[in-house]
Amino acid sequence: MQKILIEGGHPLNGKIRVSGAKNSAVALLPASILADSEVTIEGLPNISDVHTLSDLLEEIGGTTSRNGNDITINPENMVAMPLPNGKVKKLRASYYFMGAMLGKFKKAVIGLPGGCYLGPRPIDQHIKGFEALGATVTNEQGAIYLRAEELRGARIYLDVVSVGATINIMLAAVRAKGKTVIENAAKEPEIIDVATLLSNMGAKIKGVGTDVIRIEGVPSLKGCTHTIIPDRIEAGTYVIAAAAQGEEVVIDNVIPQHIESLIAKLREMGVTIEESDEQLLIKPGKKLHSVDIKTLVYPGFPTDLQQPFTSLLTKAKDTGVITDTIYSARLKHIDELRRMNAEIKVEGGSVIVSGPVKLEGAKVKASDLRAGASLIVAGLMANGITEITGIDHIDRGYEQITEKLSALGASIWREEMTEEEIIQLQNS
Ligand SMILES: CC(=O)N[C@H]1[C@@H](OP(=O)(O)OP(=O)(O)OC[C@H]2O[C@@H](n3ccc(=O)[nH]c3=O)[C@H](O)[C@@H]2O)O[C@H](CO)[C@@H](O)[C@@H]1O
Ligand SMILES: C=C(OP(=O)(O)O)C(=O)O
Repeated sequence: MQKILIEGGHPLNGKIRVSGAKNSAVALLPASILADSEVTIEGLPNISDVHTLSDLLEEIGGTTSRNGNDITINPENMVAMPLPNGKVKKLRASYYFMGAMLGKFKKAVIGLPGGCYLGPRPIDQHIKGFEALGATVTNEQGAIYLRAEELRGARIYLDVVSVGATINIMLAAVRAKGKTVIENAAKEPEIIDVATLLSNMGAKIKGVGTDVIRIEGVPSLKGCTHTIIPDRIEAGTYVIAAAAQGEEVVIDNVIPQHIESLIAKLREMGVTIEESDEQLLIKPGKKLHSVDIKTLVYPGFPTDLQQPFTSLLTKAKDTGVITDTIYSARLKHIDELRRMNAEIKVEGGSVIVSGPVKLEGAKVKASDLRAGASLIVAGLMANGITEITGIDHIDRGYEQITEKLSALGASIWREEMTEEEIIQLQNS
């Protein structure tokens, strides 16, 4: 088991390339189950969530072959193998095996998903959608059992705007008989990416990117080749790191429109950002002013950038208030940032950050993926050495984060943990 160490204070300069989107990748891989022949996905991020899902595709009889960041999946021998335990518990997106296997085999048994604990993360809207399509869904000893004689198109109104439910219902509905309409659908770029793959496979989907998605079911889907979109959350994390500790940083392979809410907030803070088609140039001003943030569904400010943004606010003058309307309990980074000298109060549903303060390096723990990203941003700014444990969370979502930041001039590296440190981490 490893930890990440950062000697803070080194300026960041140069170019950093963003990888393929984790939250697309984790849906595109299960979507391949629906095809009758080989699917190639180009530009996948080399992260542990992708490895776990590839292993799960093999567990159900698929074959996968990798060529750098591209993967080809042959679904021809896949079967409706129950996956009640094991690797499905390691990540959130294993829930996409429900929609994809239900669509293909009309049955599935999938353990309740793991992933980051951000407070309660129910999947009632996924289940509501599957039931509307004609499936019987039961929860037995921590696994969801789904079965349908046939899937029939339906009109489904989502009570909450959910990325996962929108994609999961799409995965099942593309193979249902007749027309499905998903109302109050989520509009995140990853949903468009998944719909693009499904359309290339032969699915008939209209309206993605709006809140009403219309799907006409088809009897079969074929293989195809698809190139994934860049990761807007990884890009946003590096934009924040550049605003925190950069001189001149170019973020390459980014769709600026995907992070407009972040760019707007950083400009309000005094950061200069130049946009071109696939790049952003970040030049932070000498002094940053605080801003308030409220996370919202896309195209609002993403909850996944709330935690790294909190670290940046410690450097800004005055008080910034962060309200996460998607996951109000996404706060596990706060105590760790306080250990590093941050002045942060939690009042009601809001996080109040006062600054500027000079952060001090400390031993801290990443308890979820973006908490880890926030500690890395903090470590880059801090005096002295920051030691981050719990980095398996970070490796779920960031490809080669230490290498990428080192190339910008950060002093960041990995070390093996001692046995004593591992025991301490497990007991904490
Ligand atoms: C793998 C993946 O893509 N993960 C992302 C996805 O998670 P995920 O798809 O799990 O998040 P959702 O969009 O579904 O969740 C949004 C809100 O709806 C609630 N909800 C969701 C489903 C449901 O059936 N019932 C319900 O009440 C959730 O508790 C949450 O408050 O979107 C989140 C919100 O942008 C991101 O933080 C995650 O990074
Ligand atoms: C919460 C996240 O991931 P997951 O939904 O996979 O836990 C995230 O990407 O920030």
